[in-house]
Amino acid sequence: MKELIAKLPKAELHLHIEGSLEPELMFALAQKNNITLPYKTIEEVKNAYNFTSLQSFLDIYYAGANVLITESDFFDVTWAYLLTCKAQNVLHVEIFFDPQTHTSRGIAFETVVNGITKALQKGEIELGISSFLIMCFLRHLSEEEAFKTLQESLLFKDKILGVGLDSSEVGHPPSKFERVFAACENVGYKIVAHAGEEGDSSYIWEAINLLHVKRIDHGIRCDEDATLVEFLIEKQIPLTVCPLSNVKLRAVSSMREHNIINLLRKGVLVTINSDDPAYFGGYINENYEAVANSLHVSQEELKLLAQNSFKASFLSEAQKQHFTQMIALL
Ligand SMILES: Nc1ncnc2[nH]cnc12
Ligand SMILES: [Zn+2]
Repeated sequence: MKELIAKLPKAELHLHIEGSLEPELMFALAQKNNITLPYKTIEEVKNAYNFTSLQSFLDIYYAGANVLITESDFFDVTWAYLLTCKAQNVLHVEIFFDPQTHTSRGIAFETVVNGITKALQKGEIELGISSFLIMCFLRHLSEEEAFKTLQESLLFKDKILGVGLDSSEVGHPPSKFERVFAACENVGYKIVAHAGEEGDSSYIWEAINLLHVKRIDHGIRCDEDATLVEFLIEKQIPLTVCPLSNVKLRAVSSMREHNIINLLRKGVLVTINSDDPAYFGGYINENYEAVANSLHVSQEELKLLAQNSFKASFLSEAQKQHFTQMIALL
């Protein structure tokens, strides 16, 4: 299984670049930028990564992102992630970044986008990894702040393919951002949103009906509503599922209880992703392995999951076909 997972060509569609900041790089950047971290050693950092909920993670994740100051910092974190992608046979990535996490600290939007984009361009040339960039609005902030971020992003529209919605879900439903996403759609951004991670299935319906998402990030609570599951199957709306994240943040009680393979067998277009790999103990291959080890997955199902990752991407139909056939021939 491990061997098959390693050699499968894969796409990653749910990855927060700030969540790929490994403790070693966090310490190096903190030292360079003269920032005091609430930890003395890497061991202490790792011990702090003991989460009980999404919010308990987000508090630590936003604090970690404080070490990212200059364009080269954003380049370094992105480049480190791409090197891991190369090592794990990830051929295409669609990565999230949270501009407000940085602009609220006085870091220019331009610094963030340019650092990430330069690494993505180098990744395409030197590693052969294609990529798209998706900016997320922080849903715990206001509609007005999201509109301001949308406005700022327009200068960099050639570098940003889409918009998403992340951060604290419960209490901040998609409806809060209906008007912002309508404006995003108008300017041609592709739309995705985190929904049904901790929030109930109504958050998924709202993301579909009010925000017009092309895919749902997480979406694991869809199975509370049989009509919704039928709808996802009929419309082939993809779910970007993050198994290790769901267990670490206690959205599911254990990997054996995870519904990803049940959903796959019903015909839902599910994909496997790493979310915030530096915090949750694994990149994409470790997520595939955790699912394979706990849920009796066949080799054909693993291949289907990898094919789904390309089908659910924003690549062209011809590129999707190319990758799915490549996997079929393995
Ligand atoms: N799993 C997650 N859910 C919501 N917001 C996030 N930001 C980073 N990771 C996230
Ligand atoms: Zn996420």
